[in-house]
Amino acid sequence: MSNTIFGIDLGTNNIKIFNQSDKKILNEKNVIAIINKNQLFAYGDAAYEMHEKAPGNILVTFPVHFGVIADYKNMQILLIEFLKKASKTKLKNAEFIIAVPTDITEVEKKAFHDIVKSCGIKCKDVLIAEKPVADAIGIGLDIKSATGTLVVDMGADTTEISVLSLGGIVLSQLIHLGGNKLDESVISYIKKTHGIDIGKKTACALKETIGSAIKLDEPETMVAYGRDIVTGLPIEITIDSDLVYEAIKENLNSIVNNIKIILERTPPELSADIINHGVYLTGGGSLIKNIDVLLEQELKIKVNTCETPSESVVKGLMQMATDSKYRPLAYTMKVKIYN
Ligand SMILES: Nc1ncnc2c1ncn2[C@@H]1O[C@H](COP(=O)(O)OP(=O)(O)OP(=O)(O)O)[C@@H](O)[C@H]1O
Repeated sequence: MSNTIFGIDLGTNNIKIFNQSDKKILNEKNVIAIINKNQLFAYGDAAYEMHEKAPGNILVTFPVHFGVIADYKNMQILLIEFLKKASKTKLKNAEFIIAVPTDITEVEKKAFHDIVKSCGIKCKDVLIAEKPVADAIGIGLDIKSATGTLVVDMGADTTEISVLSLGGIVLSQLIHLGGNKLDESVISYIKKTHGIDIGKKTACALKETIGSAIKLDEPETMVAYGRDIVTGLPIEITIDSDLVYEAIKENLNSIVNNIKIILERTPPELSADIINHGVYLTGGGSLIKNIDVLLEQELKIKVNTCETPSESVVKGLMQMATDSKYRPLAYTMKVKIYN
């Protein structure tokens, strides 16, 4: 038995690490700030604070793009720092289980495995788990039963739509549309309708605070700050939830249409289960208000949401690592590639 087990979910916006020994989840922005081209200046939430505010000699960057590792070197530096932060005990001999999106290449999956292996820790083992499987287990579903389950994980850069049965993935599609795209749409819409440039963090705050997937009967408002693109001067503006809704509705419709496509491709017996049990919605992006209402209207199927959707994958990883029922669902990269 190894000393410690870590579950790792390297998200585009957020990294989540579960340390089994103290049962705590570290959940921070997956961001690094590099000063003078090669020195670590800040990481995680502290680096995110500097995003869009840093001077020219500080580069603030997100090493995961669209769910895959795009900047290996900086991701490695980040992972080492986060692991040290997540663990008060020694990392030597620890066991790791890391989540990978299903609908990516084997080379991209291997990068997740290799990044842990090359962190300079003498680890006992590095196991891979398919993200939709971990997601479903983290939500509390018994995915080993012969029941079809539809899980939709709305993340920052991606939305992963998967049908599972008997512990395996029947269908899975990773679409390049998540919370970040919604933020970009809010920026473009405010520029187009008001001639005001706002930052990404402001757009994200608008989405998270007053954004809604359906039009609200009583619109909410929020004060935001930006730059008038005609005068170039800073400006205060009151934005209402109708505007945010108009900005993001096309993106949400696109997610709905992709779920419909997966449902059309789902074998009929599994469709029957999905109709009976509903769709399971997870990922931080699913916290947008009334997304369940929109999906129920459009899909005519019950929608189940969960309490801490951003952490369902990492909770599922930990259960996979420690529960003999689910442990065989994780695999080593070598077995996956050569067998
Ligand atoms: N209350 C909220 N309303 C709307 N969106 C939210 C809310 N809270 C968080 N989000 C969004 O959730 C997203 C982050 O979710 P999550 O942590 O699951 O993504 P990730 O794992 O980093 O990304 P990916 O799965 O694409 O790799 C961000 O876009 C964030 O703005």
